[in-house]
Amino acid sequence: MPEPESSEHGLTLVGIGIIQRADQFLIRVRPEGTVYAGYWEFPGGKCEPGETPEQTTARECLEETGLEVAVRKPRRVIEHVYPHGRVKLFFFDCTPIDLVVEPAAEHGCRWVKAEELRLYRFPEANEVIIEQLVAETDDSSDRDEFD
Ligand SMILES: Nc1nc2c([nH]c(=O)n2[C@@H]2O[C@H](COP(=O)(O)OP(=O)(O)OP(=O)(O)O)[C@@H](O)[C@H]2O)c(=O)[nH]1
Repeated sequence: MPEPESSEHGLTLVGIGIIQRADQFLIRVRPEGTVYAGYWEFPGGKCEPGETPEQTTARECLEETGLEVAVRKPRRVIEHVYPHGRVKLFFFDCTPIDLVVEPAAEHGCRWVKAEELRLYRFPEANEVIIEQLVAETDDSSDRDEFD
């Protein structure tokens, strides 16, 4: 299958990493001067020409958190229309290569549990992903009760 171009018919392609360590996920606050400044997000960004969404995800996670990640598996693709444009968001489940290294303070990152994600303000396209992460956590704690 041909790789997607970095922009398809006015659609901006974005690679996003859902970085999980134990039962926590890494989120960061969007910096001043960007769209949705002050909102929280999963690390990621726009695909550069010739780059696959997986490659974008690994590159952006490193740039935005300082962590090298393994991009493990595609989770979901969501298309969304924002006032600033149409985006196609490729979400990937990722894990840090080094489980001990912490993001530097200047990256504005935080590790949070799935249910805590609901307490943060994310761009609206993230809602379905957050509910999926919460549901998966609930499922696994249900299972634990019967183990
Ligand atoms: N990184 C990231 N972007 C998201 C998320 N959810 C979501 O809707 N987006 C949208 O995806 C797009 C990503 O653009 P970006 O501005 O972060 O990309 P970038 O880092 O390459 O920005 P740049 O233009 O400064 O180089 C934005 O429209 C943003 O609103 C998310 O969880 N993480």
